[in-house]
Amino acid sequence: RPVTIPIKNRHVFVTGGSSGIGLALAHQAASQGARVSLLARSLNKLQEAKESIRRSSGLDVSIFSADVRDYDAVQKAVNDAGPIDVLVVNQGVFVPQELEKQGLDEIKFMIDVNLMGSFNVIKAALPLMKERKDRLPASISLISSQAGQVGIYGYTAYSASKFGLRGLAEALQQEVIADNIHVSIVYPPDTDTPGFEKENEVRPELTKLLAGSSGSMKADEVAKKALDGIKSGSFTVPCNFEGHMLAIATAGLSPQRSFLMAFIEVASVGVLRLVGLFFQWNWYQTIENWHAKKNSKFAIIELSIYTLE
Ligand SMILES: NC(=O)C1=CN([C@@H]2O[C@H](COP(=O)(O)OP(=O)(O)OC[C@H]3O[C@@H](n4cnc5c(N)ncnc54)[C@H](OP(=O)(O)O)[C@@H]3O)[C@@H](O)[C@H]2O)C=CC1
Ligand SMILES: CCCCCCCCCCCCCCCC(=O)[C@@H](N)CO
Repeated sequence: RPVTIPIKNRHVFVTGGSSGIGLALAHQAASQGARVSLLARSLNKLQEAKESIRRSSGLDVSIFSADVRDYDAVQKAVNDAGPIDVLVVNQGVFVPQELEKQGLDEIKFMIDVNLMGSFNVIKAALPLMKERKDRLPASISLISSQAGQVGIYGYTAYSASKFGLRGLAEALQQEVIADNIHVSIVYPPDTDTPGFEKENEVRPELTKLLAGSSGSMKADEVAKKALDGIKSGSFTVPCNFEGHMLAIATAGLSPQRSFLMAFIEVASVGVLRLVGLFFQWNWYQTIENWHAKKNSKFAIIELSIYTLE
């Protein structure tokens, strides 16, 4: 059933709120009258974020320096911040590389921050969320990725961490619905953020080529989609046109509170499976061509060495 989650005068707690999508969302929530708290590791970045929100909205946000991998530190921050009405679990790290080349330490880093870190944050925040006095609808939202809806070259560990969030979100929604808590999962495409800029320095060419199937967005645009999705209690929150197609093609057994969207899903899932297969066809062709080009480059180098000799 439809629901609206008010954010004015309510406590919005954003992890990874000192940069990119989280920071943009914090700005928007503050300007809509929410009381905002931010959690991230670097105190410097948190202070800059606090200052920039003060400058743009005149409002004071609370900041908490903690690593989501450290449960005790997260619990302390959440208890100091006070009961949360809208929890935005947004922290994330992404280092794309072929599995064969990627170290287990980097794989574990992504799973720990993106997936285990989300468990830590939710476990720490849930008891006080359930005890909130006003009984108004509350929200727990998770920032996944389109790479959490479909596996993409270079993202074995990252996709695994983001697909994991979906299982967490679907099961959790059944557990917290009786407490009037609504779970959302947001699936952004490539988004222009400091984290993305860093990712681009190491991104394999094929990752770039395949991820380019979905247009890229600005952090502000993604934050707006996310906040609108949260406020309307939508479970699945796509961010762009490709995202809407992906949401239908991968609807699975996710809950759906809009009768209109449910109808659109049922009517178009078949044809979108076909569209999805065309994308896969195209991606595997891109991969094949890339290997052929690489091999022919080697052949040319070998030939020139041979000629020189
Ligand atoms: N940008 C993109 O292309 C896309 C991003 N996403 C997802 O959106 C979310 C935000 O991404 P984006 O805005 O680009 O990221 P940024 O790298 O710009 O910001 C990441 C934020 O998370 C914090 N953070 C990172 N690690 C930890 C940690 N261990 N504990 C606590 N906080 C941490 C960072 O602060 P600090 O380093 O100080 O801890 C920072 O505030 C991520 O979950 C990402 O996977 C999804 C799709 C596309
Ligand atoms: C049924 C039809 C579907 C058609 C659309 C398919 C498009 C899929 C593109 C996936 C792009 C993944 C980007 C990941 C971004 C990200 O998370 C990184 N920047 C790291 O944060």
